This record gives sequence, structure tokens and C-alpha cells, in this order.
Amino acid sequence: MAIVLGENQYGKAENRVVRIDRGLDDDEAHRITDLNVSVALSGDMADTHLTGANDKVLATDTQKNTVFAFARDGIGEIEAYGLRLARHFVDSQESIHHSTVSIESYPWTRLGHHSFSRSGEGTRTAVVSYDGVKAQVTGGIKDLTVLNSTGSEFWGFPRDRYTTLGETTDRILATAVSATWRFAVEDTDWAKVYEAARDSLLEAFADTHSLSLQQTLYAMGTRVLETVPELDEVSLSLPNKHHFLVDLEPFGLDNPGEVFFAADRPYGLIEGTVRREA
Ligand SMILES: O=c1[nH]c(=O)c2[nH]c(=O)[nH]c2[nH]1
Repeated sequence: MAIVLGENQYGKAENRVVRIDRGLDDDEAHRITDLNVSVALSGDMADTHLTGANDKVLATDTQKNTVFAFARDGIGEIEAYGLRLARHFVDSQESIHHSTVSIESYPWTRLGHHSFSRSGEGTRTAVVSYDGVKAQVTGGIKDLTVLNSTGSEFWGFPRDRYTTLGETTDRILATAVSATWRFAVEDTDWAKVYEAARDSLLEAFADTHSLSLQQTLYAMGTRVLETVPELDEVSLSLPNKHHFLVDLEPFGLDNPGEVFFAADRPYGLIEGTVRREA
């Protein structure tokens, strides 16, 4: 039986790029862009795998340098920066047929003219893939931690011999939102879309009376698509960050729904995609 090389890709992962823009605003304040950029390339890579001939291999070290060099004259929105990089690798190297550039942008809040604190409002993400003809842009957010201290129920589920979970009409609902959204367009106001999608996720989480995290997921995805016409699909990954009421009876105390144990694992993982019908 013959043995063949299957799917493969390679690239420099997790390039940590920080750019300071100085004096762009009226008050001359600095601005910071703090990114984690991963490049993955594929194409005519049989030789290097089969014989070790590297004449078609754009070194991952070169990829890293390119990521930094492309930041020299401004980064701009991460979707646009990703597009510039993704197109460059394929368009400049005959042996590279497909590129994927994945970017995380860490949020900083300005404290003053040149001082910042890392903020917890979620990490903006983008993934750009390019095949020499068509670019596909995906935006998103991760690590957006949210909690509703009431307005969440979970009941009506099947009970079998292994079921111990009680039904509840009032629980804490908490999650760390990871969402990605697919753009129906190749160019747009990337920042405006990000703000609108993020606001929609937060608003839907806050104002949905939840009967399950699955229902909340669908409400969040729907709200994004209703608000942002540039998007045609939203995928969500929602860990159910369980908060268990602590039994204080051994200490002679009651617990009228006030003291909880925040468990970190295991957690329910609720995932789903909401899309416009074709
Ligand atoms: O919103 C929820 N969905 C579930 O599927 C589930 N399963 C569970 O044990 N608790 C919950 N909560």
C-alpha cells in the first residue's frame, strides 16, 4: 500500500506585535495596538516533506519579519491588516497557494497621555484566508465574560437513572463568549461592524430571559444578524460557567440564594451557528 503526504500547512504562529501611534489625536495622546498574529501557508510543499529540498519554502522566520514590516506604516483594522498579509504571501510566492492569517487584538484602555491598562472587554479576533482569487474574512471576539444574576431558568429536561440536577427557575447564568462572524462583503467599516456585533451580543445576553443557554445563544446570534447586514453567519461557543448554591446548613446557616461556589470545571459547552437562510 502506497504512503502519501496528506493535508499540510506551516507558518509562524503567535507573532506578538505591538505598535504605538504617537500624537494622532488632537491631544497628541499615544495609541496602542497589541496583536497576536499567526500565519499558516500551504501550497507546493511536497519536496520539503519528501526530500528536504527547501526551494519552495518561504521560511517561517521570513513570515515573522513580514508581519512586523507590514506594521511599519500603520496597522489599521485587524481585518484589513490580515488581508494585506494574506494576499502578500500568496501573490508574491509561486509555491504558496493558500494563506490563513489569524489575529487577536488585546484591548487596552487609556489611563492618560501615554498610560494604559489591559481591559476585560473581550479580545477582538480576525481570520483571513486567501487562495489567490478570493479572500474570506471572519471577525470575532473571545474571552468576553458576562453574567446574569437572575433571569435564567433550566427545567423540563429528561430525568433518567443518572440525573441528579434539580430544576430551577432562578439561577446565575455566566459564560465567556467566543464568537466568530462571517462577512458577506470583502470590504467594509471593520471597526463599526465589530462594535455593532459586540454590542448586539451583550444586549441580547442581558435582555433575554433565559430558559437555556442554548436559547440565549440563538438570541445572541440572531441579534447580531438583525443588527449588522454585512454579516451572514455567526458562530458561538459558550462555556456554561456553573455557579452552585453552597449548602451552609452544616454551619447552622441558611442560604437564601446569595452564596455560590463558582466551579471552573467541568463546564457545559454550548456551541452553535446562526445564519441567514440562503
Ligand atoms: O442552559 C443549560 N443547558 C444545558 O444543556 C444544561 N445542562 C445542564 O446540566 N445545565 C444546563 N443548562
